[in-house]
Amino acid sequence: MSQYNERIRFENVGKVFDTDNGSIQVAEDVSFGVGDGEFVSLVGPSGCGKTTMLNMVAGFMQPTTGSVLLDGQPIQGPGSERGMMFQDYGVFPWLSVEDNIAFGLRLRANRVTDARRREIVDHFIELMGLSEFRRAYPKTLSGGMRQRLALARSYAVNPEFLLMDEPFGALDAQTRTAMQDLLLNVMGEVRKTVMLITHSVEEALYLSSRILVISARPSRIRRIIEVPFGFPRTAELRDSAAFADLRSEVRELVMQEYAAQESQARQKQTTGQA
Ligand SMILES: Nc1ncnc2c1ncn2[C@@H]1O[C@H](COP(=O)(O)OP(=O)(O)OP(=O)(O)O)[C@@H](O)[C@H]1O
Repeated sequence: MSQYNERIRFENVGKVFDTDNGSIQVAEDVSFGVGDGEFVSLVGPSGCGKTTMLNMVAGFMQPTTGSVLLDGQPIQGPGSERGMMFQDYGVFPWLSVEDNIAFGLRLRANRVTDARRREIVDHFIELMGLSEFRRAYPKTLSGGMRQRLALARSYAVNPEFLLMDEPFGALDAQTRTAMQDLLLNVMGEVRKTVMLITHSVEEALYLSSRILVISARPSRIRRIIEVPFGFPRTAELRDSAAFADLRSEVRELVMQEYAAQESQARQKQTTGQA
C-alpha cells in the first residue's frame, strides 16, 4: 500500500438536508479514500445518498459535518479537473451533437486549437456511433443516443476525475456493454480516477477496482469490496465462476440494505414519523 496516492478523501462526513417535513440525515460518519487511478463504484439502495456523495466531490454541495478533501484540501466548489456526468444526460438542448461535444473544449479551462477541437469532436462522434447525427439536436435523439452524447462530452474534455451518476442507465444491454468497454479503454489510454454510481452490481464488478456498498439511510459504508480481477477486463471475465460468485455475494449485501430500508419505512409508518 506504500504507493497508494490518495486523491479524494471522505473524512467522517455527515450530510443533513432540512426540508419542509423536517431534516433528513443522508450520510453519517462516512470515511473512505480514493487512490490515484482507482475506479470506485458506489452501490446501495435507491435514495441512500450516493448522488449526494458525488455532488460533494463535484463541489456542488458541502458536507454538514466532516470534510471531503481533494489532494488533502477541502473541496470548495467545482473544478475543471473533475468532470461530472449526471443521470439526466447533461446535454444542452440548444446545441447540435457536435457543438455539445465541442462545448467544454471552448471553455477557457480546457481550450484547445480549432484543429485539435475538430479532431477530438470527430473522434468521439465516431466512437459513440453518432456520425449520422452530428448536426442533429438532442430532442431528436433517442434516450440512449443522448446518453452516448453526454459520455462524449465528458470524455472530450479529458478530466482527471470522472464522477459518473448512472451513466449507462438508459442504454440497451448491448450498448451498455460496449460503453463499459469503451470507458475502460478511455481509462487505459489516459490515467483517470473514477467514481461511479450504479444500480448494476455486474457493472460495478466489471469496471471497478473497489466497490463501496452503501447502507440504507443514513448512509454509511456497509462494506468495501476489493475487486480481485486485474485490468484489462474482458468478456470472458463476466462468464467466469469467480465473477459469478462475487456477483452473488455483492448482490446479497445490496439486497440486505434494500430490505433494511423497507423495514425502516414500515417502522416510520407505524410510528407516524416523517
Ligand atoms: N437538495 C436536497 N434537499 C433535500 N433533500 C435532498 C436533497 N438532495 C437529496 N435529498 C434527499 O436525500 C436522499 C438521498 O438522495 P440521493 O439522490 O443522494 O440518493 P441516491 O442514493 O443517489 O438515490 P438514487 O439511487 O435513487 O439516485 C433522498 O431522500 C433525497 O430525497
